[in-house]
Amino acid sequence: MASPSSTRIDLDGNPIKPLTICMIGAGGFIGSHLCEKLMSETSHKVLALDVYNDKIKHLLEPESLPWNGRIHFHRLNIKNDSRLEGLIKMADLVINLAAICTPADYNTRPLDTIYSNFIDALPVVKYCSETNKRLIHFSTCEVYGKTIGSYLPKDSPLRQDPAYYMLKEDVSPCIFGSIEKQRWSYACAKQLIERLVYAEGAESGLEFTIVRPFNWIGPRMDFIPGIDGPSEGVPRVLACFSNNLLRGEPLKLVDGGESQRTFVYIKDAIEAVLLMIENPARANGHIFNVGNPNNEVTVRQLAEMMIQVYSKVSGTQPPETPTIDVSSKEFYGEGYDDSDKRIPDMTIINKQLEWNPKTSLWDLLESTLTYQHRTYAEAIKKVIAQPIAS
Ligand SMILES: NC(=O)c1ccc[n+]([C@@H]2O[C@H](COP(=O)([O-])OP(=O)(O)OC[C@H]3O[C@@H](n4cnc5c(N)ncnc54)[C@H](O)[C@@H]3O)[C@@H](O)[C@H]2O)c1
Ligand SMILES: O=C(O)[C@H]1O[C@H](OP(=O)(O)OP(=O)(O)OC[C@H]2O[C@@H](n3ccc(=O)[nH]c3=O)[C@H](O)[C@@H]2O)[C@H](O)[C@@H](O)[C@@H]1O
Repeated sequence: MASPSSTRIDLDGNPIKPLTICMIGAGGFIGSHLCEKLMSETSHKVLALDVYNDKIKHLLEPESLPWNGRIHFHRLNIKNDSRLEGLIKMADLVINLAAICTPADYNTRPLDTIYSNFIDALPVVKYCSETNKRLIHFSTCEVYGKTIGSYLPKDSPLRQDPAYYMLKEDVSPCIFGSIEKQRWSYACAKQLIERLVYAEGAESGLEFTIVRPFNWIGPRMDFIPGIDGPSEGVPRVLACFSNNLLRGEPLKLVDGGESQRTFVYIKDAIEAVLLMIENPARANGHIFNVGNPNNEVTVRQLAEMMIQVYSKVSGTQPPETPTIDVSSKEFYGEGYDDSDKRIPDMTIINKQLEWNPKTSLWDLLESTLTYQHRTYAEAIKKVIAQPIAS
């Protein structure tokens, strides 16, 4: 680990001056890892804004921590807090991570999803533009929607041609389902805020970078239902499957688990974000895919691998019935739809930031499931042992 006191050098050999970063949504999964990285390896200061701080508590207390004074938490909701503008003014750089970003919400709370991902982000873009602050805005790979190939006949050989599935920032179209498929409320809101940020860059000179994460996973992602989140809550797939494994239940495969995803280890992805922070001349004006094209699996294959890895790290036997199929309507309700396949093209991030992911899916699952087991297994045992109230 590099010492925060040693001078950091950018990709062009220039020294990097310490920044004050206003990080909105700093208390979430990505924010917590980014704060950790900034505190342990750089001299940058963080104004950490969020409604919650449970995932960054270890960075805030006790006061004897080596980065004491470089991270300050501000508990606020950006929907309705006048302190936002002042905090943005105090910063050199703004990073906006705040969002509703769990698919179970997109079709059941579409209004909250659209407000959170578009309306609530508007003042952030406006203040950055008005006060000439650089903005790194977190979008999503979901803006690509479905692949062109998904509309070809199942047996078409063109489906094997990357031109029909590879997702490129400057070329690929955004393909969403019909309006009653409310799953796309999130992707559509994210697309519109991307267009707004881009237009502010073109018309008002806003210095911006847009990040499109492709399924970043690792410790502290979402919550385990009934332990550190609502019992009936539905987190993203890593936490859903972790919860099933911890409880010894079958893993639920939505619509047969045929959808494909590429998963990248959060720690690899955070390296890419740090490069963006510290190389503005190379990152400004760009949209970056950040993912690991080598880690592609179907959701069924992910489940099978997680079952194997969990058995290894926990020393327990896999459940007797390892997986069960459920329909998307049963699991998510009316209006769900899915991205069929997500492989990031890496040309732009390779060229601009010389970044490549390192960690294989097996290795990242091994470290993540070791964390899940250590963090939650005892708590789950206690909950299971409790008599059910009659
Ligand atoms: N994790 C991924 O792989 C992934 C993939 C694609 C896109 N993204 C995007 O990255 C960003 C961060 O994702 P994450 O996985 O860390 O999610 P997360 O839910 O863990 O973090 C989001 C944080 O924003 C906070 N927040 C939401 N609304 C707020 C508000 N009104 N005021 C203050 N704070 C608010 C939440 O409390 C939460 O701590 C999101 O914009 C998401 O759309 C993430
Ligand atoms: O992480 C990302 O890059 C983006 O994708 C996610 O979308 P998605 O990948 O569909 O979300 P997951 O909940 O992780 O689901 C992945 C797949 O697993 C399936 N799934 C999920 C949960 C489960 O228990 N079983 C199951 O089969 C889903 O139907 C879907 O096909 C979310 O939209 C965002 O967090 C983010 O923008």
